[in-house]
Amino acid sequence: MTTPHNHAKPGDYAEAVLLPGDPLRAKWIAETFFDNPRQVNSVRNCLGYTGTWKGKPVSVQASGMGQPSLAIYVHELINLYGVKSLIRVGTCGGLNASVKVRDVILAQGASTDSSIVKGRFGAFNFAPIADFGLLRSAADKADAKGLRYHAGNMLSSDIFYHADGFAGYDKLPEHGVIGVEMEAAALYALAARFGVKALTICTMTDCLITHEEIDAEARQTSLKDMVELALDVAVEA
Ligand SMILES: O=P(O)(O)O[C@H]1O[C@H](CO)[C@@H](O)[C@H]1O
Ligand SMILES: O=c1cc[nH]c(=O)[nH]1
Repeated sequence: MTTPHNHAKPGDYAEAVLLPGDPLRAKWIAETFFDNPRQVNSVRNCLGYTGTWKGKPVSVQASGMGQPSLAIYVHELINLYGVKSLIRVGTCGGLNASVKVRDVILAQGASTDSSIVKGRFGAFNFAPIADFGLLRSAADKADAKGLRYHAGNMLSSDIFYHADGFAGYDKLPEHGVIGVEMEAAALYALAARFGVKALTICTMTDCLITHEEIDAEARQTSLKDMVELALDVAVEA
């Protein structure tokens, strides 16, 4: 069994999978954190690996950027590879000045402008939400590690470059939406449809209000904290 996007064999993925957008982040996670990592997918260079963390099996698969791309990988991971828990480990922009660069956002919910979610529910606005168990576990572990984090509403936008800049986010920041990325809502909607668990954890790398950005060195350190948190949650899921 292979697909146009994945040549892994049945059983190649662990039941818990981390999902970074960036394929090189997937490689870095496998090589830095996994014991005995082995590559299970390289189609389109959208890299996937399986190994162990603290003695327990875990995988990482790049999702690519945006909801259409993530939806392909997640659909196949769930329906063809039997994955049960999916934790996105991403970067995001900040939409609230109290969220500082390097802070972690746990996406409790994900608002979206994407037709990928909207298109399925007719007159209804479906609310894509994180699995409560994964969210609670991540918050408890973030507390224990002393990480600066915020749990709240994320925006998963199909648009990275809004023509109107910050104004393009309209009323969302004043309704408590704290960060913007491009995948969480589709992840949550697919997890709900197929009865599996999902969570999105992001590190805020650029504040759209203050224009503060993370530098390269701080990015590495901060992503390390996020990845270790996500791995600890994944192996207990
Ligand atoms: O860093 P990743 O996980 O790719 O996430 C964010 O970065 C990309 C945009 O630069 C989008 O995929 C967005 O969601
Ligand atoms: O989607 C994203 C990711 C990082 N920063 C942004 O502004 N948007």
